[in-house]
Amino acid sequence: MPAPPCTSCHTARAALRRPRSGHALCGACFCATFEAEVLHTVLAGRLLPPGAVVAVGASGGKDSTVLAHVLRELAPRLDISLQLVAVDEGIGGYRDAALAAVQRQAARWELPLTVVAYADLFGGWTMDAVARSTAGLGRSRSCCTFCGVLRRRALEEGARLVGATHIVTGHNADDMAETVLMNFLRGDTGRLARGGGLGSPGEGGALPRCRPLQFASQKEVVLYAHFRRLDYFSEECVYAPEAFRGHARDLLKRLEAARPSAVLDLVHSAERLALAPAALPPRPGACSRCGALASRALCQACALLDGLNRGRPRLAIGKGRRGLDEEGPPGDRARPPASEAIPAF
Ligand SMILES: Nc1ncnc2c1ncn2[C@@H]1O[C@H](COP(=O)(O)OP(=O)(O)OP(=O)(O)O)[C@@H](O)[C@H]1O
Repeated sequence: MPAPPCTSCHTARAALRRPRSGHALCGACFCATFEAEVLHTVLAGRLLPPGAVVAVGASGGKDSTVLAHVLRELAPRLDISLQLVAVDEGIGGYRDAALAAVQRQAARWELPLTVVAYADLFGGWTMDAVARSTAGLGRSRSCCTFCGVLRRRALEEGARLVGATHIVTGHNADDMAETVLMNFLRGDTGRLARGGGLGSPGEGGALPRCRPLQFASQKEVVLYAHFRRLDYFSEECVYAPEAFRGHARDLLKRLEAARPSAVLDLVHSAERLALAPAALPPRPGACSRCGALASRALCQACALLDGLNRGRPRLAIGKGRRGLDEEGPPGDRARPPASEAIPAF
């Protein structure tokens, strides 16, 4: 049976059915709609003001590849300029190949690229060295804890290096919903209080961060990359954890099968969540070493590096176990194969 006509242009044949709305669209109309929706997210949330110098956290993976491509399309309308910033965590056999993808993207799209390396920023520590040092702490899980905290710091440093005024990352709606669900299941009111909204406004001198793909489903991110023929790196990190996040992902998949809007509804719920005053976490202070926001004497990055340098990584993780496990915004985890979402027609 031939594919139905595109419900937008009514001329081309539809190439996909949008997973949530069910609309049948051709590839060109789908991509235009996807870009318009990201534009709406940025404008409605006032995420990137005119004149912003935007550092795109570029991992070479599908999400940041799509984000960089879409923002490049939208840059003239938004009046922003883009810088790709890639973090080399020092993960042999993984990050090198991902960085090669980022280098190809930068060359093809004529975007400036800066690579910052953990080894240079963190006194010689690479993730491979951290992994050796933390072996026995529940390898993959503690690796991802370290990596998430250090990457956040590294991205901030890279963005400052290129004179960026804002940082964007490629977290999508599925990433966000998993995080919200995990925070609920762990009763982590501190993260719930910080986890909604489209990013952080740049407290404590940090650059403002946002996630323009926060309302885009993972399937549609993959579809966009497919129709725009984007070249990205899709292998899983060698330290990808067998983490709690996997349970949240499985649960969400089942919920989504029963109620297709479950992922977005969860993201919106977290955005609008208001905690009772008694449940609000204490206002963070400044890290006594680097001045970054910290809820203890040292911020998470300085505490982890301190533990590593003293040969006692367990201390840094153990002290704040609840606070540091599977840290921060979504990331650092096993992914389903991207091919799952290739068009139906
Ligand atoms: N090594 C890195 N260098 C720069 N930015 C990164 C790096 N790793 C992750 N990021 C940023 O953090 C976002 C979320 O990272 P995560 O590890 O969850 O990967 P992901 O959801 O698979 O995204 P992607 O498909 O872009 O790799 C990425 O989209 C990217 O913007």
